[in-house]
Amino acid sequence: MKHRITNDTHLLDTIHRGEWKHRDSWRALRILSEFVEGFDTLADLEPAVSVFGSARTKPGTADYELGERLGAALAKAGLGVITGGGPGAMEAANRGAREAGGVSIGLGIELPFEQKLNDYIDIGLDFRYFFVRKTMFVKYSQAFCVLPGGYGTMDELFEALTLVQTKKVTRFPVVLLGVDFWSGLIDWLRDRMLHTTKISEPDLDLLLLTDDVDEAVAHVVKECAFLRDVDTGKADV
Ligand SMILES: CC(C)=CCNc1ncnc2c1ncn2[C@@H]1O[C@H](COP(=O)(O)O)[C@@H](O)[C@H]1O
Repeated sequence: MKHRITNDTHLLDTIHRGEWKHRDSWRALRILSEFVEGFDTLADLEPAVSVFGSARTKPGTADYELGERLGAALAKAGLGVITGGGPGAMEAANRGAREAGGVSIGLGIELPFEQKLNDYIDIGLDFRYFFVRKTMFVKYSQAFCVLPGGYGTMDELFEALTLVQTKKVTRFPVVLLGVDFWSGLIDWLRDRMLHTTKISEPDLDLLLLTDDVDEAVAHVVKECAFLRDVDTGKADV
């Protein structure tokens, strides 16, 4: 199958050196405009949670149903649901949120193959650059909920953990949903990373692992309330 060359591909190209000098400075303006569009569209958003998970999760599966329940529970708690706008777990969370009457947001990404935003999105944006889109996920959500997924999901999960660990963002709850799927990773983090002091105990405590959607949402809501108190001067970080 022939794949389209995306803007990210051009930006990250390591071969055609001759083009770097002439094209990349202009590309910077396009990147800037993408930031501006994202900031403009999302600045008025009510508190929201980003939900990540596999693009390959199929409707009707337990993981898809978990995503739908999560999206619905977040919406019922008054939180917007932000996803990558694609299929699978993203669609499930958007669908749950939309059907529960919540605000459903999709931040799509240009990919080498044709793809449109899923059908359950109220506010949709399409990004050309992965890193611009990732800024929006962190900036416009108060927490991350992570459903079973692959490399893309891992990338988003570990970016959030790194930002909290390095105190680039403060107190950003990260919830892993799916005990069976994630427990091998948690064991490895404890037995390898923590045991060999590559991370410390508080780094591991940044994660809540659960199968229980209500527990996940309660955890997120508690943190959002705390952050609101910090914002209004009632609490200190
Ligand atoms: C069927 C297929 C591969 C479609 C790809 N379409 C996608 N559309 C939007 N976001 C995506 C897509 N693939 C990966 N992502 C991003 O990476 C995560 C999923 O990656 P993965 O499937 O776990 O690794 C999502 O949370 C999303 O933000």
